[in-house]
Amino acid sequence: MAGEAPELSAQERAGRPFPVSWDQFHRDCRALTWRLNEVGPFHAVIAITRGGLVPAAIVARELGVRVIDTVCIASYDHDKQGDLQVLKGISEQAMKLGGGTGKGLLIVDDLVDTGKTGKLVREMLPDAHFATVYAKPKGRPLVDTFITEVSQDTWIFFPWDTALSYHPPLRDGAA
Ligand SMILES: O=P(O)(O)OC[C@H]1O[C@H](OP(=O)(O)OP(=O)(O)O)[C@H](O)[C@@H]1O
Ligand SMILES: Nc1nc2[nH]cnc2c(=O)[nH]1
Ligand SMILES: [Mg+2]
Repeated sequence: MAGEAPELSAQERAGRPFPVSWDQFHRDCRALTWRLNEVGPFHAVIAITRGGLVPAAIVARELGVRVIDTVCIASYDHDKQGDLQVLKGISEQAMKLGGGTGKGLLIVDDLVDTGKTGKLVREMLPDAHFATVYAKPKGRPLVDTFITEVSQDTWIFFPWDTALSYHPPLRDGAA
């Protein structure tokens, strides 16, 4: 409609950048595993792709879990969230390990933001344990275990999405 402000992307709404290095991410995943070790044991890890693949590998290694399955969900096109699409569901084998309800399974994702992705996977596996490395307030109630909460107006930049680049000095107006 004429005169209407253009819709802001999630990243534009999220004023604060929160860049995470590989080192930091690895440390945070290890810290998450310390907490999960108190809750398990788990029969299998279910990674929510794609972001959940990286923490799932680290957590599964630390917990000694060798069965890893994926649930493939697309929702954000870079920083704009659209309708959730389940591109691949949980395998029959993993479903069986969780007794059909997810009991003894560990769902892993990199973060919860609005909670839409987490809610959808929880509906598939209501008795599973859901862990994320980072959580924003809207999604936080959906998560059983997480490490760091960031404000809703933060955008987390993961190391696999970023590269080192020049940053101008603060006095020249850099944020
Ligand atoms: O709580 P929500 O608002 O649903 O957002 C959280 C989801 O968004 C990101 O995934 P994305 O859809 O960007 O896909 P990707 O993991 O393939 O990058 C992130 O990895 C979570 O899965
Ligand atoms: N990289 C990234 N993806 C997201 N998807 C939803 N919220 C975020 C975020 O803060 N960072
Ligand atoms: Mg994701």
